[in-house]
Order: sequence, then structure tokens, then C-alpha cells
Amino acid sequence: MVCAVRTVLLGKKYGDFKALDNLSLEINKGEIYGLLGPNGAGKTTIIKILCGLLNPTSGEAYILDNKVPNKKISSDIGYMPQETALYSGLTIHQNIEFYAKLFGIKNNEIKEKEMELLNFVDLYDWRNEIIENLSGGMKHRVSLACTLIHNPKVIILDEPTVGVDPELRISFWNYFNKLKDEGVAILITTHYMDEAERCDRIGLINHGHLIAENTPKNLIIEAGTDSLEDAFLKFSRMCDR
Ligand SMILES: Nc1ncnc2c1ncn2[C@@H]1O[C@H](COP(=O)(O)OP(=O)(O)OP(=O)(O)O)[C@@H](O)[C@H]1O
Repeated sequence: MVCAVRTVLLGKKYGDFKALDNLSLEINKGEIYGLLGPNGAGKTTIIKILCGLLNPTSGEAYILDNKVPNKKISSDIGYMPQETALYSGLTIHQNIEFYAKLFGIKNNEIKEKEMELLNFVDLYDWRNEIIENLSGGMKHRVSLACTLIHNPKVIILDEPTVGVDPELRISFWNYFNKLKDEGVAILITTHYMDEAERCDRIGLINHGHLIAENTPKNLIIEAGTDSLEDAFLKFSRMCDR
């Protein structure tokens, strides 16, 4: 079976500092995989390697069985970085259109998809507003719409719900589940435990190592704790010793 995402003994050094150490993981199509870990654990480094923005020092990473970096699969990936990559002097509509054209989406398809996505992020009535006039949470919502405009098969979201209000966060997750049902693989980093619990599987990262990996329920059982948050703390402290 073709894996959506696979890393094999992935390593990354910044100078002498080991940010990733022999990290292997697999994510299936139609799976939501949560990457959890304390600040500096290595989550963004993994994501940047998967998106072809950083080269690993050792090991390999694959998207849909293609070794990255690889231009051939760039349109299969939807990447939402922590810092929004929007043109602040352009409107929401112009930003979405820009990303759509970048991925070669036809004009007649853009309109329908833009409407679907702007309704999903609840910004349809704001589509002619300039980005610099939006709040931080609104910019995140536009960024997510831009990430999804080309119907990517693998979606990589680095803390997509920071600054997004609780009601909208729930609607984000409903949409992620719809995409998952369509066979899309989603890799998501989050510091919110209620969101981690919505993932099919979680990988806990600390000091560049995958220290635990399982369904949220089984992680709690493995750790012998009452909550995912306590399981996360227990695994992280074990790794710090
Ligand atoms: N360009 C860089 N040069 C040197 N060190 C770096 C660089 N980028 C990241 N690091 C270090 O590598 C480690 C992993 O960073 P990374 O951004 O992957 O962590 P993270 O898990 O995404 O953290 P956060 O939850 O804060 O976003 C950190 O210790 C960070 O300081």
C-alpha cells in the first residue's frame, strides 16, 4: 500500500545540534496524524523536510512514495506554515486566486472552490477585504483556505488553529474529517490536547526522537494516566531523564 507520508531514520543537524535523530514514522491515506511535542522538539523541522524546504542530514522522507524534495509531488501537498504566507496588500480573494493559479487550477474551478472554502472558514463576506485589515485568527483562516485550494492529497498543518475561536475550531475539525473520509492524509501539529484527541494516531516527539506513537486512547492506557495531557507529560519527562 502507498503510504501518504513516510520518514526513514530521518536526521537533521543544525551545526552540531541534533534537531532530529533517526526518526521513522508512517502516515496512511485517510488518516489524521497528530505530531505533538514541547517547544523545540523538532516538529517544524520534520514538516519542512517533508515539504522540501529543508534537506535532511541523514535518512529519507517520502510523500506518496516519492522521495522528497521532488517537484513532481509539490501539487499533491498542501502546507500551512505557522507564520501565514499571505500578501498583505492584496484582498482575501486575490490571495486565494494567486495560490490557485500557482497550482494551475482552471478559472472556472477556482470560483466554486473559493466559495466552498470561504464559507468553510466563514470569511465569504470578507473576500474583498485587504489582508492587513484582518485579525490574526482571520489571517490563519485565509491561510488555511489557500492551503486547500488545489485539493491536495496530503495536508500538512503547522498549528493551524492558533488564534481561531472555539466554534470555528470545531468546524475546522469537521472539515478535516470530511477530507479524511475522501482519503486525504492530514499531518497536524498542535499544542491543544482536545484537538490531539481528535486525531486517529499521535506521534509524541521530544528532543528529535519519536518517543511514543499510538491512538489517543491507547497512549493513555500505555502511560497509565487519566488524560492525554498527563500521558504527554509522563512520556516527555521519561525522555528528559
Ligand atoms: N535554522 C535553525 N538553526 C539552528 N537551530 C534551529 C533552526 N531551526 C530550528 N532549530 C532548533 O531545532 C530545534 C527544533 O526546532 P523546531 O522548530 O523543529 O521545533 P518545534 O517542535 O516545531 O517547536 P515549536 O513547538 O516551538 O514550534 C529547536 O531546538 C530549534 O531551536
